[in-house]
Amino acid sequence: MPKFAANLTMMFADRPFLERFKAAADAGFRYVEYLWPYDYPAAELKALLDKHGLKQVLFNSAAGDTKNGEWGLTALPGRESEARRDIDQALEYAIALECPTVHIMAGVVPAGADRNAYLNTYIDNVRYASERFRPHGIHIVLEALSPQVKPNYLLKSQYDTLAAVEAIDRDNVRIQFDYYHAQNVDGQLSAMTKAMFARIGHIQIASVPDRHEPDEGEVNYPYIFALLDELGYAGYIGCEYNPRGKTEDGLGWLAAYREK
Ligand SMILES: O=C(O)C(=O)[C@@H](O)CO
Ligand SMILES: [Mg+2]
Repeated sequence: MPKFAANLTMMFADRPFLERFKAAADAGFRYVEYLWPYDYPAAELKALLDKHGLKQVLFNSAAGDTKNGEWGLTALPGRESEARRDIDQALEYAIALECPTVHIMAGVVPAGADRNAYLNTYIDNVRYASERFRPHGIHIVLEALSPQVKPNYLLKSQYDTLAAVEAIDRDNVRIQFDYYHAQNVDGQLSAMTKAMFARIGHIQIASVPDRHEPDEGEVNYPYIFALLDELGYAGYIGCEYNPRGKTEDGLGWLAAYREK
């Protein structure tokens, strides 16, 4: 049975961030994820999780100067000390939040820049993260982002992510397989799921093309969920979608999967 996590960056977004924890719990979720925790003290977030009986299952390393187009510093040559500072900060939060997995954001490769230099920087910095996270039993995931969402991101295809995970070659570094991006770029979702399954550490879902509830559009999610069950996926599935309207009104798709 899939373990669905509410993505509190996108879901319940009609209320202030700190109120979304209660909303998720009231809607029946037991797991949550969101992009970044750093605007709040970790202890305040942990208290909210505990109060509402929730487990945090994923968040991201810091993205850098997003207003100026940054989307992660980990792959940026010359920015290694900032990237490692962000990795250390992510680890502190993961320990405090008892979060099992962190997405280490790569970054954007400027037009005309040498992609290999960015990839090599990413590999070195993620290996640093892997060593720092290992004693705490915390996993790292890497995610491909489709060009319609983040043009020129270092990892575009699921095959880019697989190649990076293989090059990094650390047992606590895996793929964050987001079916929305995977369908936008690669297609053949069930074949990729099977081929990459051993390397998948976290999953996210949304409809394609509109990034809404997973009950519309070109991806047959009931089929994907059954396949993941069949393969024995034991991780979490983040509901990283923009609800069509009020989040609660769009949760009909979840009824068949509610944990008893
Ligand atoms: O955009 C996505 O997809 C994500 O999972 C974000 O956390 C990273 O951009
Ligand atoms: Mg995603």
